[in-house]
Amino acid sequence: MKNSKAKIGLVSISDRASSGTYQDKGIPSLKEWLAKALLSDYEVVEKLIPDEQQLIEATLKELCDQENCDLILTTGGTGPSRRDVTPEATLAVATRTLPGFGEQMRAVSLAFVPTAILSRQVGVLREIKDHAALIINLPGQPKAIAETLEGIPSKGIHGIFAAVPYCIDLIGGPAIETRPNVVKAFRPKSAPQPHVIDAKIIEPKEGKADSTIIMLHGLGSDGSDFEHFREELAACGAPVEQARLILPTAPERAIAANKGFLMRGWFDLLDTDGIGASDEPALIESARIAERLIALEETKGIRRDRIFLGGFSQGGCVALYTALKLDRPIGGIFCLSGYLPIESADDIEHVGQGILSPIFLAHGKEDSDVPPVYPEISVRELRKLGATDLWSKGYDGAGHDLSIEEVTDLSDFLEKSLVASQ
Ligand SMILES: Nc1ncnc2c1ncn2[C@@H]1O[C@H](COP(=O)(O)OP(=O)(O)OP(=O)(O)O)[C@@H](O)[C@H]1O
Ligand SMILES: Nc1nc2c(c(=O)[nH]1)N[C@H]1C(S)=C(S)[C@@H](COP(=O)(O)O)O[C@H]1N2
Repeated sequence: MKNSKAKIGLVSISDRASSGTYQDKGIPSLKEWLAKALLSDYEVVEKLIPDEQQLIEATLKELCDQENCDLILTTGGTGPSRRDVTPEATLAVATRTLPGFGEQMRAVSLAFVPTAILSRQVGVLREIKDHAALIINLPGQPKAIAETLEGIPSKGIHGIFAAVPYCIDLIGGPAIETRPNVVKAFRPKSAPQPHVIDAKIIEPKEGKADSTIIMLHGLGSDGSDFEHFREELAACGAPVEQARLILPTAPERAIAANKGFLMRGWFDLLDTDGIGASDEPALIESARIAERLIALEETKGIRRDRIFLGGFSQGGCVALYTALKLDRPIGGIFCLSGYLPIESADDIEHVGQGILSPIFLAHGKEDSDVPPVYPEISVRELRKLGATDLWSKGYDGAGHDLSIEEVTDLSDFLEKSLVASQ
């Protein structure tokens, strides 16, 4: 049965760590790396065992056959010492080998240590009825984990993890998405790409996309709401003819402030009043969707400083909230007739570098759905949270909709970033 999220077995193989002679650093290093690199959901199963071939074989079988792991990473026991038997155990449970993994890991490691050639590490598949797992041996040195998985992209040396998500696709496992700044998962263009959420994708009329605008709709609406947005922005002077427009549709959820009626929304409004009266788990989930859409664009080759995230009303709230969650800035974040859905900056424990993205807030001064004081409070709180490139404006006579002046100012905002990033 296919797992809905990746299940990853982590096996640290060390006589001394398993007997308590020293503290195991294998599992913590593997977990730390996965947390840094993976964007999609996953769960791990951990094992710390001595260098005993029978036990290693039994552990690998259990992780694949009973635990249903899609990927199993081992660390340790790949060298030439008598007790190093991890490759033998791995080959004993394999149905087929993938020699490229061992070859590439030794090639990557040679850039770090001349003794890389001493590692006999292998990559294999274990295929049983209705399930398969990719098993990869990593060296025992804790630092070797990040080294082999990540490689040195700046020097054109690919880490092996770049090939892991596609391999898992091919053996029937769930889609694994990565943070492209850590490791860029490669999937051939012809292969199905990971499905993040239902979204309408509008490519440029001609030629390749050179930038991306992700636009989140308001409460009760859907992805088709901003179908003509690129043309509207272009008509106001934004150089967005070559932009890809991504229009995701939010899932349906009961909206408490609307008597619990089911509506398409990015988060529940617990009350009609109160800037922070939003359902935080849903906000976090929606911000993660935005983050994954951004990462996929980056993987497709769009530079991060040419990716924009914006939204109208509730969609604008999510765009601003995502600014706090992103680990790196993007080309720009805009919020139209929305606000930052938090009570106070003091409640936020960790703010990512996404806050340093250029931010644009626009609101109608006659907006009766979102009181104009909300965006004003939001600007103050965003500044407290570290935003410096922040531009906000209220529009006379405008309500809870988009005025031509707003679209013109947004076009200027986009143009500034697009010209700067050329
Ligand atoms: N699980 C671990 N935790 C911390 N350090 C480790 C771990 N495994 C290996 N190391 C370090 O990496 C070195 C090389 O790893 P290797 O797998 O060859 O271990 P080893 O020398 O065979 O000993 P052992 O199996 O007892 O860890 C070790 O000598 C140790 O310094
Ligand atoms: N990336 C990387 N690969 C590496 C190393 C390392 O420090 N970094 N150590 C090497 C050494 S010294 C040995 S002996 C072999 C086998 O290590 P293991 O027995 O710990 O698996 O991996 C090699 N591969």
